[in-house]
Amino acid sequence: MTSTPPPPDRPRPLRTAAVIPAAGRGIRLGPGAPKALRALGGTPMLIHAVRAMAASRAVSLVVVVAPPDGAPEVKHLLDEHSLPDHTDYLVVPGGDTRQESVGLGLDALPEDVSVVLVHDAARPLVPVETVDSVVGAVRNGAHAVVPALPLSDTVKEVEPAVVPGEPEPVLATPVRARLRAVQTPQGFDRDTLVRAHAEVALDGEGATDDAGMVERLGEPVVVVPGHEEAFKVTRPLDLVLAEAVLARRRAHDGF
Ligand SMILES: Nc1ccn([C@@H]2O[C@H](COP(=O)(O)OP(=O)(O)OP(=O)(O)O)[C@@H](O)[C@H]2O)c(=O)n1
Ligand SMILES: C[C@](O)(CO)[C@H](O)COP(=O)(O)O
Repeated sequence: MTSTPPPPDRPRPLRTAAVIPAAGRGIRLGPGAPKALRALGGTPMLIHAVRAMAASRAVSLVVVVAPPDGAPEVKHLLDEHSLPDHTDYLVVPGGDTRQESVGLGLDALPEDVSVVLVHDAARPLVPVETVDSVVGAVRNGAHAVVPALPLSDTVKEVEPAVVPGEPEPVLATPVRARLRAVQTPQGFDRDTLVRAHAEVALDGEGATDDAGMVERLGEPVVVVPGHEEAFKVTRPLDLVLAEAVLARRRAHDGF
């Protein structure tokens, strides 16, 4: 007996998943639990980031990449916090670098996912409008999309000091109007991102974002407007700002 082939014009499913790398230590934030598990407004930063992704009706799966020995704790956290139920949740253990952690998240994606967002757990307050505009740009045909903002500071390229604190010679001043500060979620068609992670070797240099790996493949990457509340919690002052933004939102929403 022969099986019936699928109709040729059936559209490819466009299931969108968000991979959240959350396996970092948070060294720059100072001593304490892994950064993604530290509290913001009394709730772990990771839960804010998961809710921010699941707030988009487009996102039907969230893959959390947990600290290497923290997957059971993260599963427990997801179970005990209320999360939108139009979304499925998976937890996988992460690796030693962000790049490795994202790769492990990609490995866990089911076959029917064709659009992938990669979102730092360390950007807990990204608004849903930013998530939706990244997803929309990928669904409209872009292979790689990054939200970004113009810079307020002038940037200098320098020869980094060998001894920290020594004066550093300036090599160039890039034209600021052409520069953008890149945020997450970054959005990709799945094949492009998987290929970038499989083929781009960074020779110990490390990739600081996923779109940069796609650029190295020679594929186009486009920028959409980011949001000032999508900032990354990296240093202690960022946490102060995040608490203030959250308090303002809660006062506005009346809870
Ligand atoms: N091995 C790693 C390192 C980082 N990340 C994640 O990548 C995101 C961006 O990283 P960053 O803000 O630099 O976090 P940390 O690596 O934790 O920070 P630090 O460099 O200060 O230790 C974070 O959500 C972090 O949890 C990860 O999943 N796996
Ligand atoms: C991915 C990223 O958030 C884009 O700005 C950033 O590059 C991560 O850098 P980190 O310093 O390793 O967190």
